[in-house]
Amino acid sequence: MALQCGIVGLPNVGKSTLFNCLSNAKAQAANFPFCTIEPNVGVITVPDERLNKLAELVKPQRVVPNTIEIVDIAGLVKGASKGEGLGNQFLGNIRNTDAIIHVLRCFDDGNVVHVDGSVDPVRDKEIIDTELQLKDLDSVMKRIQKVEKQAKTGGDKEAKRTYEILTVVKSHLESGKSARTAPIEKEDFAFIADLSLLTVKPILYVCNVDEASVNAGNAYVERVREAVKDENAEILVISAQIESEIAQLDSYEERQLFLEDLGLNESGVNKLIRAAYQLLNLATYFTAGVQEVRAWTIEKGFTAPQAAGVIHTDFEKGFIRAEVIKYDDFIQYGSEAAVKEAGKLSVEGKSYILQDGDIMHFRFNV
Ligand SMILES: Nc1ncnc2c1ncn2[C@@H]1O[C@H](COP(=O)(O)OP(=O)(O)OP(=O)(O)O)[C@@H](O)[C@H]1O
Ligand SMILES: [Mg+2]
Repeated sequence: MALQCGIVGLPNVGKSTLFNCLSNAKAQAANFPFCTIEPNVGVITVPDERLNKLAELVKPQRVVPNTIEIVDIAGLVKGASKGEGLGNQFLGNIRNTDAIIHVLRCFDDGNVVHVDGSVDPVRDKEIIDTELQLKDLDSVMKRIQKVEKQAKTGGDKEAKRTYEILTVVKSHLESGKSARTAPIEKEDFAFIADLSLLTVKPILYVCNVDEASVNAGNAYVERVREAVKDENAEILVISAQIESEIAQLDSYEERQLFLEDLGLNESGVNKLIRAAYQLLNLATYFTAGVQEVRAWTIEKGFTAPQAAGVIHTDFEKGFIRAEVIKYDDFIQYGSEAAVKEAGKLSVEGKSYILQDGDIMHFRFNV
């Protein structure tokens, strides 16, 4: 299950710079707009302190962390929804992603070109939002045309409901808002899921700042905060420039020292990866054997057989039961055997819903 986060924003705001820090890749990042055309895809590991702690106890041959995919997408400009600046292609790249990281330029630097001539992250955000919303409006109108007749004539309840929901989403988009905040019930989004609307995708904002602003932020960041306060979206303050300097340091110790000097306890990249993982609505469970201690990615709310299916479809089909150890218990008792001894291992059936951090052992037959 390789879920994807797309990095989106205007040209030349630092998307590829950030992508390279995230993925250790060498995508071209340079001081001119439209440096990126083809999307860069990187597989990145999700840092998880729990995995390291488990590995210390079990001492396995191999430790395998979770991964997600990050896609560095070309910069969008005004008119993208009408095809401007290869807009259709770039919007198509966004459509394939599961969540959006929207990078906003919040640094002054006369040497770095801004496509609109001045630094104004709120205006920039609105430019991108508008293009995505216009594209979505297109999709919604087309769908409305398709279902309208059916909804208004026959007794097709589903078509009626879909039509109602589409109408609400349409006027929401027309008022300059994104579909994710449309005033419909959570379960109503299922009726429009197959449209893969761009503005339904969960979003987080990265304010790309200069070195002096990594801790306290700056006036640009404050304006972004104010502008998105009703969106219930996370804002991360990161300096892509500093992150790339950190990424060039060889050892863990050097990187820690550099971070300490800046008054940070963690790199922006780490924070961003964790936030992206949250954004995708994912949870983690572990398997802990002497061969391999491993983190597995599931969607929140997965049942035990569904979670087993992530390892192998046979595990799901032939699922018998699951043995579950809570992470804290494993750490407290130090081994599976000791956990068992203490009576803290529970045996669960098909309806068990996994909790983030569960350590699982599946019993199945094929
Ligand atoms: N926080 C920052 N402070 C100063 N300069 C920065 C910062 N972040 C990025 N830059 C510089 O901005 C320029 C553009 O960066 P980058 O190529 O990553 O942008 P992009 O968003 O990927 O652009 P495009 O849409 O053209 O692909 C680079 O010269 C980079 O070094
Ligand atoms: Mg780029």
